[in-house]
Amino acid sequence: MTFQKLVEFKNSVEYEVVGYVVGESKPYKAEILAFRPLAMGEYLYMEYHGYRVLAFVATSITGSTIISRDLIDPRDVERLVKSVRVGERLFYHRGVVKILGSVNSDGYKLQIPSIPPPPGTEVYKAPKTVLESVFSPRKRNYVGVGVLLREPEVEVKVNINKIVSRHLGILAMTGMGKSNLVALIAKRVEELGGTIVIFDYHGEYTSLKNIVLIKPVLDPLKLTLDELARLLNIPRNATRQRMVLKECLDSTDFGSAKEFFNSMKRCVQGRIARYGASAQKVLDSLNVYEGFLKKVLKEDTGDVIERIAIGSINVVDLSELHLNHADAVIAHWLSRLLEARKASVWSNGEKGFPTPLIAVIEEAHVFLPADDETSTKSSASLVVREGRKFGLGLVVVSQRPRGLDPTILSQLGNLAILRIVHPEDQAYVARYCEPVMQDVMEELPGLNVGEAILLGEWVPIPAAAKIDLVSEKVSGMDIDAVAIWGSYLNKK
Ligand SMILES: Nc1ncnc2c1ncn2[C@@H]1O[C@H](COP(=O)(O)OP(=O)(O)OP(=O)(O)O)[C@@H](O)[C@H]1O
Repeated sequence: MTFQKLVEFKNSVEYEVVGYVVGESKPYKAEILAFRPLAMGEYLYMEYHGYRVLAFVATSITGSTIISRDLIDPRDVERLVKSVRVGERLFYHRGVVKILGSVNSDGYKLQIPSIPPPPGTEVYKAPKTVLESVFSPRKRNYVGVGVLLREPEVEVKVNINKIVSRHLGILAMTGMGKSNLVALIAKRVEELGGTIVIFDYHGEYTSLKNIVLIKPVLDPLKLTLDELARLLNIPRNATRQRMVLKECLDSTDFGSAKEFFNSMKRCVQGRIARYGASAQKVLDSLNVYEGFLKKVLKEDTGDVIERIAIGSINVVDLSELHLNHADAVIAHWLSRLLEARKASVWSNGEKGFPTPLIAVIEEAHVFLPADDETSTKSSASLVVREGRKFGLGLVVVSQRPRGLDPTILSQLGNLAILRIVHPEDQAYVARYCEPVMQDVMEELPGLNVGEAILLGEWVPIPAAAKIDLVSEKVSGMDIDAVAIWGSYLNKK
C-alpha cells in the first residue's frame, strides 16, 4: 500500500479505531482493550515498527469490574445499571488476537513480523480493500467457497492445488455442513475441469448435478490378500487363515473371474488336511459371504481406474454395503488410484491415470480409526505420505475427530473446522493446529451451521467463513418428521 493509499484508507469510511494493544504481546499474539465487543473471527489492522499487520480475533471477552461476580444481590446490579451516567462505561471489552502477518506493498504476501506490537498501538477494523486482496485472489487455482463471516461482502477463495498437494480434513459435528462443503468443493473442481472421486457411504451425493454414479463392484482377480480377507471378515491377526487365503490366491489358476468362488473353495478345501480348523473357517466364510459378495465382486468389471470419468464428479455408491465391505472397496480404489498416478508420472502420461485428482473419504473416524487397523487406513496412509508427489489429494471428513488416526490427521495440510462442541474433539483437533489457533478451538461451539474456520495452505491466512449452500444437494437435510406423519395419515 502506498503512503497516498494509506492516507485514503485512513480517511475512508472503513477506517474505525477499535481499541488498543495492552499488556504483554508476542510477535504472533496480542491482547486488545476495545471500545466495543469484538466478534470472534473479525479481522483487525495495526501499524507498528513499519509493519502493516492483519490480525484475527481468536477470543472475545466482555466483563465488568463494577458488576463483578462478587455481588450477591441482583438489586445491587439494578441500582448500578440505573445509576450509570451518560457516556460512563460499565463494561470492558477485551480480545486476544492472532497476528496473521504483515501486509507488504507487492500483493499482500503475509509474513509474521519479528517484533510484537507495543502496548498502546492503535487497532483498526481491517479495511475491505485489504481483506479482498488477501482472501479473494484473482488466480485460476483459487475458487470461491463462501464469504468472510464478519465481512460478508468479501469473498473467500481457496487454493484447489493445495488440496491436491497437501490434503484436507473437514471436521465438525453431525449436521453442521461437512457434506455441503464436500459438494461445493466437488462442484468447483468439476468447473475447473478436474476430477474428484467421492466414496459415498450414505448415498448423500446422488442428487448433485452432472455426477457419474459408480457401482462399488470390484474384479475379484484384482484384489489384494488384505482386501479379500476384509471382504471375508477374516481378522488381521488370524495368520493361519490368511496363510490359506494367500496360498490359494497365489496358486490358483482362476481361468475366468466367473470361476473365482468355485476355484477358491476347491483350493481351500484341499488345504483342510494341512491347516485344519483354519482352512475350514476360510471355507465357511467363502460359503457364508458368497451370496452377498457376488454383489461386490463381479467378473470382468475391469480396473476401477477405467470407470472414472475425467473432469467429472465421480460418486462411488457404498450405501448398500456393510462396513467391512465398504472398507475393502475404498482401500482397493485408493491403492489403485495411487498406483495409477505413479504410473502416469513415471511414464510421462503414457500409462496410468493421466490427470491429478482428489479422493474423498466420509465417516473417516470409521475407515481411518485411531484405535483399529482397517484396509482403508493402510492405503490412505500411503496416499497422505506420497500423494503430493503424484497428484492425488485426499479429503478426510469426520464428525468424530478424536476417533481419527493421529498420523493421518497430522499429515493433513489443510483443515475446515465447522461447529464442534465436544471438548475432547476440540482438544484433539487443537493438537494438530498451530499453537495460537488453539484459542480459536474454544470458540468453535459458537459457530452456526455452515460457518467454518479454514486453516492451512489452501487459504492465504486463516479464514472464518460462511460457506455457500449447495441448494441442489437435498439429502442430508433434517427430516421434517411431523409433516411426514401428518401427510401420511391424511393420504390414508
Ligand atoms: N453453508 C451452509 N449454509 C446454510 N445451510 C447449510 C450449510 N451447510 C449445511 N447447511 C444445512 O445443514 C444441513 C446439514 O448439512 P450437511 O449434510 O452438509 O451436514 P453434515 O455435517 O455433513 O451432516 P452429517 O454428519 O449428518 O452428514 C443441510 O441440509 C443444510 O440445510
